[in-house]
Amino acid sequence: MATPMLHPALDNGIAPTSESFTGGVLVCNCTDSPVRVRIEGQVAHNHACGCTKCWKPEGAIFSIVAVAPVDKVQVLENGDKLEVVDPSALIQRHRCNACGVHMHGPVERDHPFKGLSFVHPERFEGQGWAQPGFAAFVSSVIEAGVDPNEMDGIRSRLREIGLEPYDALSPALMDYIATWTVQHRSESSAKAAAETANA
Ligand SMILES: N[C@@H](CCC(=O)N[C@@H](CSCO)C(=O)NCC(=O)O)C(=O)O
Ligand SMILES: [Zn+2]
Ligand SMILES: [Zn+2]
Repeated sequence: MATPMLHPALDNGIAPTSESFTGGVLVCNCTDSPVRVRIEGQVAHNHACGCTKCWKPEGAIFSIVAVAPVDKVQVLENGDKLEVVDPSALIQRHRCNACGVHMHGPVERDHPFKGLSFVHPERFEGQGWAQPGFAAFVSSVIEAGVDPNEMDGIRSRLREIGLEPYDALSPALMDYIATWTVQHRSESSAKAAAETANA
């Protein structure tokens, strides 16, 4: 069976992380007036994502997506071309209205990811960004049209290139979300109890 094509930055060998990477500029696909977004510092939690919402280059079935703190993200040029893909989504993905590339996606809602922005490191002009560490939302590629019969091959290939496949985020991130949820729940109930006592 043919090797499944996942994403050019995965299929052709994953570029190594550089310890000296201090950030860079993300550029969209426009030849005329490209949107340019500065990211200060290295990105975190880089992963391949199979969900239908993350931007992918033409022909790819996975996106490559990471996070940076929102205060380390600065739109440098042609920000007037940015539009929010889905205002009701958790991740406020800002795409270029000319070429469609998603340039940054802040989380503003009360959520464990609040204060982070989702970005696509492959759009960096330079090399050295943190390489992806796992594959998320793998089963979701079916929603984008992949034949379910291809899933064994896709998961095997992901493992072969060192990306453990998960059907949500990684266990570490899922644990982080669940821990935040428990803490948030006890904070909310303590607040409600204090309000009742003071009533
Ligand atoms: N099956 C759905 C899954 C979409 C989804 O939940 N995506 C995740 C991961 S995106 C980056 O890792 C998510 O957190 N989404 C929040 C949002 O999109 O705002 C599908 O494929 O559409
Ligand atoms: Zn563009
Ligand atoms: Zn995604």
